Amino acid sequence: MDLIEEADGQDYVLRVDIKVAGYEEEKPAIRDVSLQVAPGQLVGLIGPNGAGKSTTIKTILGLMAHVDGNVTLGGRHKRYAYVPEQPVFYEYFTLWEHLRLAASAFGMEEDQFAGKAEQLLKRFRLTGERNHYPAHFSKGMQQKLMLIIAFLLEPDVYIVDEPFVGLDPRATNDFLSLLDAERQRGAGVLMSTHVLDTAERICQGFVLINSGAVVAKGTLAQVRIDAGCTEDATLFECFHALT
Ligand SMILES: Nc1ncnc2c1ncn2[C@@H]1O[C@H](COP(=O)(O)OP(=O)(O)OP(=O)(O)O)[C@@H](O)[C@H]1O
Repeated sequence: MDLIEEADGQDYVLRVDIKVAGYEEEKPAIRDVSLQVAPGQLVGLIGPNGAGKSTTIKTILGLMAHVDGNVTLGGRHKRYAYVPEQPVFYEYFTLWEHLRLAASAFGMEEDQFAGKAEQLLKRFRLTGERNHYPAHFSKGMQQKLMLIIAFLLEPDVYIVDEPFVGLDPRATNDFLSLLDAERQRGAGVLMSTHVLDTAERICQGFVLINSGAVVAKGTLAQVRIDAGCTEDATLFECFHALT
């Protein structure tokens, strides 16, 4: 079932309304997960191991077999980019060939593609690797390739699964500042992460999941109320209270 539909004239780039989704019929892994990402907004998808974050992302991507619900893309082009936690690549393609393949899949013109791709390679300090094979890269370098492909496409919404594990501090900074620029362009971001202090600093909205259901949602102030925490509680303290 392809859940991704298109919407007209809207104030969101992603709207998710999942009643149930599971790996086996009659056995939901997540229930009643609804969320919305506005243009320019970064929403953190937070929860302990096994809570249902990856399942939520897989459902959004249309990869779950047993689903009841809707996922609606908004924005100008209704285009999304997914950045997986585990990098995926072709063994016999060079770095540059990966970028060219992604660009052609999205119908980018060659002149538009090459300049942007060079810029991103430089930004992530991979220019010297352009003719090398990602199969021989480190995990962090492979992750950078996933990020470069996503940024190359300039989607309306980024769906990012745990980006911080594996990236060095400089790459993390580069990633976050590019993401900021993309948000200013109007792109939205849904990002799952366990790195709560970073999430607290960079996200404008949160969706906290536990045991397959949403337990708190909204700004940090709203999450504090849902968690029964004080006004100065950290995201970690709310997480601890809720899970
Ligand atoms: N391929 C699968 N087949 C069957 N059940 C699965 C599968 N993947 C995940 N699950 C189950 O679905 C539930 C939610 O798992 P999910 O992977 O979405 O958690 P998560 O929040 O992403 O956890 P983590 O932080 O560990 O990555 C868990 O109970 C898990 O056992």
